Order: sequence, then C-alpha cells, then structure tokens
Amino acid sequence: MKLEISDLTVRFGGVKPLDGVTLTFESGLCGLIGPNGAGKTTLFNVLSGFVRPSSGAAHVNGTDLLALPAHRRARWGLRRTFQQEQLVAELSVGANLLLARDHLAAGTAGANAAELLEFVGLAGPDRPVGGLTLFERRKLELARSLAGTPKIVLLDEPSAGLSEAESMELAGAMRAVPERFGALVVLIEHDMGLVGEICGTTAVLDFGRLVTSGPTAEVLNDDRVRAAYLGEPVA
Ligand SMILES: Nc1ncnc2c1ncn2[C@@H]1O[C@H](COP(=O)(O)OP(=O)(O)OP(=O)(O)O)[C@@H](O)[C@H]1O
Repeated sequence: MKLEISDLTVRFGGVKPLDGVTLTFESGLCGLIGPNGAGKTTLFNVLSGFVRPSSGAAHVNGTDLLALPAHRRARWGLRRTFQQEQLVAELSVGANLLLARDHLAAGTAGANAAELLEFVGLAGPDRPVGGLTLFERRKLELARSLAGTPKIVLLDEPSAGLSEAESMELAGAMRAVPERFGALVVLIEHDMGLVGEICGTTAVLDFGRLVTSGPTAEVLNDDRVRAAYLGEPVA
C-alpha cells in the first residue's frame, strides 16, 4: 500500500495550514511529526474528507482518494482516529465495535470483534465504555480503526496522556497492524522516542511545509528537524 500526496495546499482565509506538500508514505508504520500547528491533523482531515484542499492530490496504489466522497473513503478502507474520543460511553465495548462495522456498511469482511479485541489486548466485550480507563479506551479506538478491511489507518496521537509502559504496549499493537491487516499506518506522535522505536519511515511538517522525510533514524538526526522543534528558523 503506497500513499502518494502531491502538491497539497489548504487555505483557511489567509492561513495555509498545508502549503504545497508532496510526500509518499511507502508501507508499514510511518511517523508524521512536527511542532504544534504544523499541519499534521489538517493532512489527516484532507485525507479523510473533512477538509477540502484548494489544490493537490492523494493517490493510493493508483486510486484517486480525494475524488471519493468521504463516506466512500471509509468503505474503501480509509480509517482514522481523532484527538478527541469518538466512543459512545453508554454502550459496551462490543457495541462500540459493531457501530464501527455498521458505518462501513459493505458487509462484514475482516476480523470479527473478538479477534480485534484480542489484537489490541482488551478483555470484556460486555463492559460499558464509561467504566474503561484511558488506556483501555485508546485500545478500543485502535480496534475500531481496524474494523472491516482497512487499507490506510491514520492515528492521531493515540498515546497522548498514557504512561510510558502503556504507550509501549499500544505501540506493540500499532507496529503489528501492517503485517496482520495489510494496511499502511500513519501515526502522528509527539514522543520522538516512540517514533524512533516503531516507525520505519517518518515525515516532518513545519508551518504547513514538508521539512524532510525518510528512514526514521536519519530524519530524527536531521539538523532541520531539530531546528523545527527548537523553534529556530529552518535553513
Ligand atoms: N478550521 C480552521 N480554520 C482556521 N485555521 C485552522 C483550522 N484548522 C486548523 N487551522 C490552523 O492550521 C494550522 C495547522 O493546524 P493542525 O491542527 O493541522 O496542526 P497540527 O500539526 O495537527 O498541530 P497539533 O500537534 O497541535 O495537533 C494551525 O495554525 C491551526 O490554527
């Protein structure tokens, strides 16, 4: 699975949260990093259909993603999580998973609920979501994003607020997604240690522009990336 983004620009009035971004996510688990306001979530919003770009394109293995209406993108295999939780607290773990599958509406191919919960390491499908810990809810959100037949999975800071041990456990599941589900995963993550640990390649945005992308170890050592995080001008 290869996601090719070309010359993507988003304008909100005079602001350009994305400014001519050209970038390829090749396969596996890819990091997407950058300081606050860099345009990371905006890129997810464009890919998932919440924001219409003023120009540019995104193709997955030749499919023109932006030409599909947002609801068709989900059915096609585009998945995402949000910084704000999308779970229904009054419903059980299992019912929340079923809701995700119902939204897809294209049959029930893919892993069943028990398999998804086992994959993320979450027990008790009958428990109400309102009683889960933050860590358990994050696992459930990851499971939801894998319902049906995911092709591209966009994860927006799934580890925010978790302890280091919890983040590492969730990371173990995230890094197993490409092989288990055949999907490409793009992960927005602020913890550089975690990115270095689990992302094969990483792309860096700053002020809506691509700073660099490539093998994660090289990217994290790049002076331009350090400068972006320290708030210094990029040479
Ligand atoms: N609907 C909107 N209207 C106007 N400006 C917006 C809108 N959405 C985002 N922006 C601006 O676009 C820029 C990029 O925001 P975005 O949320 O994509 O950044 P981010 O890299 O995801 O940041 P963070 O790490 O803080 O989540 C910011 O300057 C933000 O204020």
